[in-house]
Amino acid sequence: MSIAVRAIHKQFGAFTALSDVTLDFPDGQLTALLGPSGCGKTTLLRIIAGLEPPDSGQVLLGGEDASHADVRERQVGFVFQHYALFKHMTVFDNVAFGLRMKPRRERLSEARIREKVMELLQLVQLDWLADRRPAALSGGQRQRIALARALAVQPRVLLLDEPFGALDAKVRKELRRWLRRLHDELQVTSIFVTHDQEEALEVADEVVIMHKGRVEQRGAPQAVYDEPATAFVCGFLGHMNLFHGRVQGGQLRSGSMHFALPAGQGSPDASGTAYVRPHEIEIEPCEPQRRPRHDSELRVSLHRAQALGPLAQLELTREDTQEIIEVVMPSKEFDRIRARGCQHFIARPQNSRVFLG
Ligand SMILES: Nc1ncnc2c1ncn2[C@@H]1O[C@H](COP(=O)(O)OP(=O)(O)OP(=O)(O)O)[C@@H](O)[C@H]1O
Repeated sequence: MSIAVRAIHKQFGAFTALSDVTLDFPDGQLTALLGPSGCGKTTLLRIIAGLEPPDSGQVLLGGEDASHADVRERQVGFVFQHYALFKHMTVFDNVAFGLRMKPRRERLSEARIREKVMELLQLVQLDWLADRRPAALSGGQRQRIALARALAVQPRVLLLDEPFGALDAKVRKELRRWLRRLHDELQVTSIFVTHDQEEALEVADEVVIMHKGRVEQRGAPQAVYDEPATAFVCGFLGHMNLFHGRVQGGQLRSGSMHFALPAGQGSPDASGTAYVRPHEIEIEPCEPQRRPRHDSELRVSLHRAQALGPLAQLELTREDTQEIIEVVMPSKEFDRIRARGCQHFIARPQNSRVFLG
């Protein structure tokens, strides 16, 4: 079922948590809400769920106005970061809980509940833990049980608030792949809150990037990564080298470097920043005396290098401003440079995104 929010506004006292948020979450898609702490992700999720009323705006579920429907009527499933399973109940009873709490006329027979719970436990691949209590599960297993419990009542939509936030990096990575596969199988419209950009880009069909209660950009992960619409998105997604400068002669000038401006922009003397990803800078060893031939080149010297598996990370000092830039290259390529004892390089950004102001 599709979810949509229209012109949502939410104020906590004098603080604006959400400002004019309008979004569509298409049927069957997994969307990540991504943004720094405090940007309003959880508040938006709670408003969609019906746990928090907006000050103004609408929530549409399956195209129908659900703004005044209560939590039960909305039929959403939740999984939160610290979702406490009932400690005194077995895994089986935890998953069965929602089914057993249904009004008598909607409730399934105990035999049918048993069948359904076992199906769900198989789906999250933990049927062998049915008789354990939550204390005897790992963090990752608990989150999978929490998901099975949320799915038990056949939610029309699934809302996940940092479901893997408290887990260590390795388990987190396994669980996000697992969640992607599970979603492909079930195709329940799902919204996933995270502040981890890698997680959002890897798992989601679409990402929505939020900042200070507003939507900065939305789109497919690759599209948002390749074409960030704002300086905030650019700086937020992946590591970037920043070249601060001013507009001069129709270009952004940063130290001895020039960057082309975006089409149609560039009032004289405006300030701006060129963003360049570490793997988008090419370096070539050079003699200590050689000057750059073009103003799209920069002289740098090696400050520090670290090879981690297939990639080497280099910190290089700009000789014009003494600032550090970071370059990532294949370790094999770096080994050749190291073998020659090179300390000075010409650096050429291959791709840059310039934002003014
Ligand atoms: N009940 C409340 N009363 C007052 N302020 C609140 C309340 N709930 C949230 N806020 C504030 O609204 C802002 C947005 O909170 P929200 O939990 O939506 O952020 P978030 O993006 O989910 O952050 P995080 O990633 O840290 O969970 C925060 O500054 C928070 O302090």
